Amino acid sequence: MSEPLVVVEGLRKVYPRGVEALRGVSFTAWPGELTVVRGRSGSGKTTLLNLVGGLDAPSEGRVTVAGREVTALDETGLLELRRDVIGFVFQTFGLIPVLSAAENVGVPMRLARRSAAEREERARLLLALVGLDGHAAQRPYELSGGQQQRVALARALANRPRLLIADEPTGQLDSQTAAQIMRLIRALVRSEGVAALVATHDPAIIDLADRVLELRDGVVVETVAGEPRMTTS
Ligand SMILES: Nc1ncnc2c1ncn2[C@@H]1O[C@H](COP(=O)(O)OP(=O)(O)OP(=O)(O)O)[C@@H](O)[C@H]1O
Repeated sequence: MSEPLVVVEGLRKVYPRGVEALRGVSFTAWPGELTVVRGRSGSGKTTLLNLVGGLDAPSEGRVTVAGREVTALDETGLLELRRDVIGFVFQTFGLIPVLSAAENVGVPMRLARRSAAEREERARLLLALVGLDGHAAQRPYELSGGQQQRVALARALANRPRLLIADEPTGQLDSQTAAQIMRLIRALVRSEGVAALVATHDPAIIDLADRVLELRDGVVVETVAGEPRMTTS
């Protein structure tokens, strides 16, 4: 039996002016599984993802990712965690406009000081993996929204993360493209064995989840399993 990749215990976040965004959240997320965090606007989804990813610090509680206690790391430790262990995908894609698709995918590898040859090779492989063969030289503005999010996904996987964190990754896409991106994320979770934590309020996406955390006013009110996993021999 594998170990959980993410362990969240008693997480509480109070913002300045006293907004209590999380009020004691605990859960685990597992390698090779897609965990969806659902809930209405303002329920605390972004806050939770930011705390798991080490982008912000909680008021109370503990987060462990791949055996590292995120909530105890200093700035250097957090930088290493975000560079080596976690891949991030955002609603607004966050690609660099002056760089080609392949160069965007190469950015995290540059930060990890990989050689140019290795970056090019892996960028080509990752772009093929997300269905963008033949688009390596294009700039973000030459690509559709769905294609840009595929580039962002390839970039998130560049340094072989153990955890993929995606905050409303389909929020700017039409429903058909959104479904394609979510199916791609689930396929990548399976093939790469990463754990994924995806925030959304799109009900169509929730069917694809292995686990669903329902957040309501900063607490988890429901954890339901999605459809059973296919096993292949
Ligand atoms: N930097 C901040 N300072 C103060 N309050 C904040 C801050 N960020 C979020 N909040 C508040 O914390 C609560 C949870 O916000 P959060 O963004 O985590 O919710 P969400 O579920 O991601 O919402 P959405 O679906 O709209 O993105 C809200 O009441 C919000 O107003």
